[in-house]
Amino acid sequence: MAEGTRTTSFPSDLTIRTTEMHTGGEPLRIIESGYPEPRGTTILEKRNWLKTCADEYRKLLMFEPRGHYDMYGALMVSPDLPGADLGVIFMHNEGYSTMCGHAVIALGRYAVDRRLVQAVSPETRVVIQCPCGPVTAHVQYSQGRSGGVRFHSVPSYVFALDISVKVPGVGEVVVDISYGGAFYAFVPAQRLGLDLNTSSTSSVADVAQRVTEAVKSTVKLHHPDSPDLAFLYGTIVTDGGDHSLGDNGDAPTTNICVFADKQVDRSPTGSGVSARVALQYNRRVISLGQIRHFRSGVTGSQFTGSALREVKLKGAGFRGGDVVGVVAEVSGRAHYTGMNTFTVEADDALASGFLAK
Ligand SMILES: O=C(O)[C@H]1NCC[C@@H]1O
Repeated sequence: MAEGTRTTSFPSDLTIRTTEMHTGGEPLRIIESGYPEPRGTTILEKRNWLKTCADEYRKLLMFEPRGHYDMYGALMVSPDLPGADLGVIFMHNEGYSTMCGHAVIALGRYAVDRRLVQAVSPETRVVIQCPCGPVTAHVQYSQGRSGGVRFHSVPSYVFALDISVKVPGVGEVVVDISYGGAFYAFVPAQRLGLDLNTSSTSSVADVAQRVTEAVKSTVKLHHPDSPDLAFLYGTIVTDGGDHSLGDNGDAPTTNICVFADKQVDRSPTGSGVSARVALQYNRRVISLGQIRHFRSGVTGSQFTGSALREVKLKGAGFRGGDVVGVVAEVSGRAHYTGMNTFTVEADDALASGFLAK
């Protein structure tokens, strides 16, 4: 392609403004203006509209040169659920996810600081409609400052335990599948010949992506609310903490989440922690109210997670059976890193973005 050929249909006066945050090291690009307004009545319709009609905007903000392989974004939309303070559609290197805990932690603070809700001490409640459903964030607020956030997601539940899949280069591997607003496969690192203390992040990402593909081709997922929620988002490689508390019950359990197109979460993964809480409760590793610490194997950042109460879920199980899930509480901290104003020049041949990894 000749340098200088116009390749996209972005308006010449396009200006997109964002606020940048991170939660436990995982970036969040909050899109504030300049992005197309998604059409549709429900949040899932809006997500589908963005997928089919405005995906070049996702690539513009997530891909290089404005983003990078592991960039994550949030577009605020008007909610369609009564009682929700805001709606949000998440985006990443491959498309649009259904739930994102690290983003909820950041957006909770953001909503309080930008007065999208009325700030109340000592904690402000913010109801965020995510594609998976309503998620309630409780944001610490005192002396004019927002702080840590705990959130309650949609019910988390185990979809299937001990499923055997054939992973190229590894062989037969037994995984669990659990839902925390998004479906993940969970597997202890040891079963993959990895060690979260010594293996490189790129080798974990490589093998985890192969696990994701193997599970996708072996297991058909379904979700009682919508087929749009029924897909495997990624694989979370653990230190084995879903099976036992380990020698020191209070020590954090470490994981690395590899989602979308081999994207690596820098945080412990809020939706993954919700799903791990359901898994550990199901395996009787934790009891109701027991707080566990979850550590990112990439940055060492930590979230806490606990199961608050049981919930019965009709038709959510592997063979369409009813399951008992839990409402999980996850907590963590987010920080601001800056603000951006993005523009596109008419003769920029790379305006539609690229990924170098
Ligand atoms: O914290 C989370 O739930 C998210 N972080 C990136 C991948 C997940 O969507």
